[in-house]
Amino acid sequence: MKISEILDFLKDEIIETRIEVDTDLEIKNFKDNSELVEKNDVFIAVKGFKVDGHDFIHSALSRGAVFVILDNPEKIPEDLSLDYVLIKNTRKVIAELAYKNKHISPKDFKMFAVTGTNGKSTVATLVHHILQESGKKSTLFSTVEIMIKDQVIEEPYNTTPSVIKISEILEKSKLENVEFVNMEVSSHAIHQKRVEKLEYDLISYTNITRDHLDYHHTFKEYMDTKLSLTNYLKKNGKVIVNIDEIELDNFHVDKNKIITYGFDDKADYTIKSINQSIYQMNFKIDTPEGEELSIYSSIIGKFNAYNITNALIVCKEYGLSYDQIKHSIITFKGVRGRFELIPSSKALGFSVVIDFAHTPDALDKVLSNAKEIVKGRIILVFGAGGNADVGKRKIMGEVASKYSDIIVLTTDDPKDEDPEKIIEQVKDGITKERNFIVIPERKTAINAAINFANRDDLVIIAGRGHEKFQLFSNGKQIKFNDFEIASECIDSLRRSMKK
Ligand SMILES: CC(=O)N[C@H]1[C@@H](OP(=O)(O)OP(=O)(O)OC[C@H]2O[C@@H](n3ccc(=O)[nH]c3=O)[C@H](O)[C@@H]2O)O[C@H](CO)[C@@H](O)[C@@H]1O[C@H](C)C(=O)N[C@@H](C)C(=O)N[C@H](CCC(=O)O)C(=O)O
Ligand SMILES: Nc1ncnc2c1ncn2[C@@H]1O[C@H](COP(=O)(O)OP(=O)(O)OP(=O)(O)O)[C@@H](O)[C@H]1O
Repeated sequence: MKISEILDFLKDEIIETRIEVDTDLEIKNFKDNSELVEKNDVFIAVKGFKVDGHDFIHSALSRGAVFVILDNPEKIPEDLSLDYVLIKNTRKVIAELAYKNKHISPKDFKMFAVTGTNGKSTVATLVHHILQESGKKSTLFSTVEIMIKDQVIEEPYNTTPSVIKISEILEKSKLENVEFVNMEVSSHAIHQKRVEKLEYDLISYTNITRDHLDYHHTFKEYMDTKLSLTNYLKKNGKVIVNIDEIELDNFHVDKNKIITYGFDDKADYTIKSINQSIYQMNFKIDTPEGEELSIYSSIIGKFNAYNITNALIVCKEYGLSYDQIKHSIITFKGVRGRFELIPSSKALGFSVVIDFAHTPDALDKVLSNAKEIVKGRIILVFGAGGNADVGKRKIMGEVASKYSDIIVLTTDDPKDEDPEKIIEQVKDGITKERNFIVIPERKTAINAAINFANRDDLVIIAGRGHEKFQLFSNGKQIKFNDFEIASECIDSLRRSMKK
């Protein structure tokens, strides 16, 4: 994009301009992070929740920014001759500028968004998997990874990345002739307009239960934010809803645009007859065409029957056949850290799984399902994350007490909070007096739980899923992956048993 085109595009927003460089110059990229600025980029200064991008103008210029777009006149540095465009609101223009510069339009792709408190990664990843297995070219934005076709592009920091990052990935996707884009959309992303200018063919709602009340303040605010994603639906787009979890009256879209699923026999796709072990699951779906589909999968649980049905509807709407979809579901191995079984535990006669449940509802779903299928006891290792919804901690303690035979309460990611204090808040909800132990150091907690296990027991290590670092105050990070740590504990137990 030429500087003259940028100025023309911004003309209704501009308050003041000082541009001395040649306006015929082609700029490279727009960046809202000074650390990522390269020569001939344009830096857009945004006031954030933590810091103010305006404070990094010097740094952006020293890295080669050709000029700066800003919205705070008081932050124009006086000590340098700066080329800048002062506009009314920088956040408002980022998306359009970024997509214009990359020549991307929402119409370039068939776009699917999944939102909800739990299940987003599983649904988005499964849709990506089914499309790829069916020979379609697909891109995935998930909490765990961003993938273009079968290549992992990066492990993202956010569930839904920034507008600039999305534009970069869409540009790459276009070059790779990708047709389908599947995206997890968090409530933060909707509120912060990270999905601005995108238009979706399909939007799914898995469930809306308590989370992120630190950010959204009330449940209604959280729910309304999630529901407002339908403002980004294409004209002929459809909304897919789990009607066991969310009442249809909440949606302000034409009812004939909604496709429903659930155990409820009023759903368009009705789930029934689940049979499962810890390794596999079979269930049936009655389709709107009157067919009865038999689904086999290696991911288990009633909640995953929901996730699978949700993904099946997306792929059916995209024109795949039920047979194609069913075959691809069989080969889906699940998402890292979501009820992920550690294979080496099998040799000890019990099972150890890593799960990302970090909300009361997810914990309830995972534990209640486990209770139905496990012959032995449920031994739960968990804690609660810091810098997040404080109110959910006690409820998670209550849920843990309801289903677990042994609870090992430990540290999750305390971030800037005192780990001991978080433990106390979770403990408030724990009603068990026996078979409950607090071990703050997570590795020791995991090791203890594995050593408590007997034949047929199930150890569930919940809360951190795929994550690779444990986060402490002042940005301190410690390498810590639950799967790796639990595997080491299992190996050491096996070695000690051989002696
Ligand atoms: C509170 C919050 O959500 N913040 C998000 C928001 O940051 P922000 O715009 O407020 O940015 P900021 O860090 O204050 O910085 C302001 C500006 O200065 C710039 N800057 C900053 C430092 C510097 O050296 N140079 C520089 O230019 C930044 O790039 C930014 O443009 O926008 C950023 C870009 O999209 C996000 O990365 C960032 O996520 C933070 C890290 C975060 O923790 N977010 C969580 C709460 C979140 O969004 N979580 C959801 C998942 C929830 C779930 O499903 O469980 C998610 O989508 O990830
Ligand atoms: N449909 C569902 N309903 C309730 N709980 C679920 C559902 N699907 C998965 N879970 C639970 O939630 C955890 C997280 O699953 P998943 O990563 O798919 O959700 P998510 O919405 O993407 O979460 P996040 O955005 O925090 O990554 C799982 O490990 C499981 O415990």
